Amino acid sequence: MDAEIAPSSVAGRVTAPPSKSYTHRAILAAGYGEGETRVEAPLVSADTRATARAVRAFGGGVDLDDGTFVVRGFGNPETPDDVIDCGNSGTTMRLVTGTAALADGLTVLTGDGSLRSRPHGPLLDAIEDLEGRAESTRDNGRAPLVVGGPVAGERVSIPGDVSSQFVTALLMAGARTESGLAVDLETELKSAPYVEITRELLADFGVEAERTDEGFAVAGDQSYDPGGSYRVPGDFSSASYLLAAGALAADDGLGVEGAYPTAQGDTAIVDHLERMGAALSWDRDSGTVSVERSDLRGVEVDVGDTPDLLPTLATLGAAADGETRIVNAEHVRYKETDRVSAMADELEKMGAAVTEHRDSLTVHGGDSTLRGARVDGRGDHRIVMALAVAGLVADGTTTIEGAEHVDVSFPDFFDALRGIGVDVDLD
Ligand SMILES: O=C(O)C1=C[C@@H](OP(=O)(O)O)[C@@H](O)[C@H](O)C1
Ligand SMILES: C=C(OP(=O)(O)O)C(=O)O
Repeated sequence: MDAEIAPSSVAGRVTAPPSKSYTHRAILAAGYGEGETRVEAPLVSADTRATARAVRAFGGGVDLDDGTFVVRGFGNPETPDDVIDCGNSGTTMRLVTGTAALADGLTVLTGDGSLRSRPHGPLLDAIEDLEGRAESTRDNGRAPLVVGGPVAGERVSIPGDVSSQFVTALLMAGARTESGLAVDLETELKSAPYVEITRELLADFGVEAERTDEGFAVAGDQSYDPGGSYRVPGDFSSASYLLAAGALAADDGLGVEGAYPTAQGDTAIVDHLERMGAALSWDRDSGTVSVERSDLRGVEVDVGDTPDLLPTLATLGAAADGETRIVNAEHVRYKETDRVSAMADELEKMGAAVTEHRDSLTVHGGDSTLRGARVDGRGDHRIVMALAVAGLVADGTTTIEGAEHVDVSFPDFFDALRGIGVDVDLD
């Protein structure tokens, strides 16, 4: 599907969708439980449905009841009857690999072409170090994966610079081992706030995981029990597109709701926009960020903790005056697509001047006025959404190919844009 975006101004109020990261974790945590849990206000999207499929495959139940996921826990995972298809979702594949390492038999995990190109090697090595079985069928650290357990052992070490999801997987599964698990980091942890999201959610499910001098640790034999229900907060990564749209095109202001403080690192978008010169205020009690169109200037932003903000920041940089340097970004290349190179190439098609390095992206804004073009969403929801925001301030119409991929994290994205006044044509 193509999305055609005409230059538009935005106004009014819009609600950020529920958090993808919390929804995945809540469905799986409820799966690790014994009884029934209502996961309220969840994100219902292609990726979170993949985690629901996995919970069913391990012997649990997941039903959607009037916008609530009702999850029946599997407790200890059964060996699945069939292959688990994780679709496009890295979070599902990594977190569920941890679950498979608790089962007696073998689990086979696969996904779409993008997911089968992403790295899982360090997690597979960790499971083998713990006496589980974890193999890549092609012996290249990529899916399809074959994983079995039960794992044994109390301590494992893992590099931190590929994906924080490996640590999340080990902590969530580690709480269900007999001995518990210490996860030592061999290198600095990228995307670290996502492990804080994990710890925050685990605490709500009555499971304790702690930071240690070497990394993290979780005691064994813990029960997952949120007391019947868990409510998912709003998603700041998704909110970043709406806030960027407001900073670029809300002449009379835009209110983005559902933005409550949580452990999400991507709340940093509020600070980045302020540093770029956006007129913005965040009422944390009502969960509303108000933003209005402002003349933006380029800044340097470190995305070591917040890889998912790179596409949004690249678009903002292209519309800002001066240079925006997005640094500490190598891990952003291991996502649904190589987002450093994707944003460089696609923004260049729109007339921006962009310099790409292995670990950073520099966008030279100002003189290079964006112009409408046909651009490729690269089968990646965040590239599609960031380019749609660029289209608001481009000269002429921007056509984004593969617009349907917003289904991964923000299925109502184009309806949300229409609701705030954007001229969108989908076909
Ligand atoms: O744990 C999570 O929910 C996520 C962790 C991050 O990935 P990495 O830890 O692989 O950087 C992030 O990019 C992804 O969108 C969601
Ligand atoms: C990288 C992402 O998710 P995942 O790793 O779950 O595919 C994302 O949503 O940007």
